[in-house]
Amino acid sequence: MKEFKHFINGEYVASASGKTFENRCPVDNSLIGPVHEAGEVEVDAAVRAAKAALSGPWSKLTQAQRTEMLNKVADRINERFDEFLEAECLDTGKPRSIASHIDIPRGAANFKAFSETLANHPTEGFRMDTPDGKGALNVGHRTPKGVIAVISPWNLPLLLMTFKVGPALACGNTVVVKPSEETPATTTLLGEVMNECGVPAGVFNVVHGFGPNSAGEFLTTHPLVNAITFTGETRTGEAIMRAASVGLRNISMECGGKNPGIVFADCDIEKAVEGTMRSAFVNCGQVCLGTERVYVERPIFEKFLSRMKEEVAKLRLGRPEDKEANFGPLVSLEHRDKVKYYYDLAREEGATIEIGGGIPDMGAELNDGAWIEPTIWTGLSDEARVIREEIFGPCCHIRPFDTEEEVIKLANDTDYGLACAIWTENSARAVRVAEQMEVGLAWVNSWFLRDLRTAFGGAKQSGIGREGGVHGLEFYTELKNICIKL
Ligand SMILES: NC(=O)c1ccc[n+]([C@@H]2O[C@H](COP(=O)([O-])OP(=O)(O)OC[C@H]3O[C@@H](n4cnc5c(N)ncnc54)[C@H](O)[C@@H]3O)[C@@H](O)[C@H]2O)c1
Ligand SMILES: O=C/C=C/C=C(\O)C(=O)O
Repeated sequence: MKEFKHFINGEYVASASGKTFENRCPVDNSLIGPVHEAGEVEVDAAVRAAKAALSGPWSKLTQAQRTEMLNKVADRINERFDEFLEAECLDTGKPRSIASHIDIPRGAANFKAFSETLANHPTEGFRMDTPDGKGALNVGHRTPKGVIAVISPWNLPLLLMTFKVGPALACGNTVVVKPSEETPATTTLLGEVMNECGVPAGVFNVVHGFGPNSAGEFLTTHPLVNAITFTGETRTGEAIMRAASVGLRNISMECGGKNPGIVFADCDIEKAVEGTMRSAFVNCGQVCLGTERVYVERPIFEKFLSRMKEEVAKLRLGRPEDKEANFGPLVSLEHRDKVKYYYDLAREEGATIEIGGGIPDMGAELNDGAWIEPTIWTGLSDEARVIREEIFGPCCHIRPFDTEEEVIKLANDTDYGLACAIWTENSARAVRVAEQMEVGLAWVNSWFLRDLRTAFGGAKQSGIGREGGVHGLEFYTELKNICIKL
């Protein structure tokens, strides 16, 4: 049986209290092993280790040396690919075919991309005139922000955690990570990799536990934490902002979504079906960028809906190691209760259930797992809660529209503003619509196509700030202006 300890100052440590909680696999609810729950003592030790490491050997490395070290981390993740894959699939239940294409490769890439971005980023400089005619030079100088708290969710555990740890370390900070209580494994394993690659003790720390009155709260309220980067639900983001307000600490927030897909009649319908299928159902619908509201131009509505139903019927539910399976369980029984609640609510709110809508019979071996049917609804009102609230499950509502103006209004009629996907072969229309969408990420004829040099983040209640590429620099560094009188 596995056991998940904290990783503090380069060593795996148990909780002084002896308190643990269970990590279970959502495929069949089997026990993976106990996870140590951090109390204030462990969180304090981790933050102090991170603080001390800021002035240790880590701070003496040149940027090139840091880059080399982080490239090694990426290479080592790839060398230990199968272990990361196994750990991620046990924690989440997701098919290996998905984790081996998305989660683990991106976990490695996140360490390479940001070092390279940083290495190629110019420094700001302004020459100014002065009354004595001699002038002055202003030069921007960036220093690490300090100790960064990283609070991450369970849906793409390694990918989303390293999307923050990569740039944080590339900028010379130290981190304390609090992974989701549902998915402690890959973050814990990363500690070993850090040691193997010579990352100094205290630079990367991990504490396990829950949010309120547990590791999450203890970490975000710790006065020695200089900034907090968070991915998770909008309501959790609000609690973390309140914690960060004490001491005026900076935050970066990547939160929930209720993302629209917009399918115009002039699209390549097979491309649109393939992309919408992925955006609604990959990772069992547990992707913040996923499409839960699909708007289809009326002339192709029936055809699109029937093609989607055909494709949903072909999804293969199964264990991670099943090579034919492309659809796993939800992350936990608790999350399944939430998604099932919305499935029942959809019925009450008058939805037509086009396909799915329930809990599948997976047979005796798997019936204790967190399985749920992929589901398509039609016929809901635009005011239905199922249309307005983030479900984070494998489901979408498909609704016809008649005009471009109408669909822009419908798509934007939400508190969220993370992403959208627009399907049309008319590029002028694509750009016109994309420019009017109130989102941080607009995809045209694609979805979740990621260039790590680009800005990533959400509008409205989907987040605050942008990470990715040079944008992370604003958050992960302190920019000082040095004014030199000539
Ligand atoms: N915008 C994005 O990039 C993005 C990416 C992935 C997931 N998400 C969002 O994440 C959500 C699903 O993930 P989740 O259920 O793990 O989110 P969550 O908000 O429940 O938990 C996220 C993390 O916050 C911690 N936490 C909870 N309460 C806390 C508190 N009071 N103080 C400090 N930490 C606390 C949790 O333990 C966990 O580690 C969805 O809403 C999804 O849209 C957003
Ligand atoms: O579930 C949300 C997915 C987020 C993806 C990223 O943060 C990324 O691709 O960098």
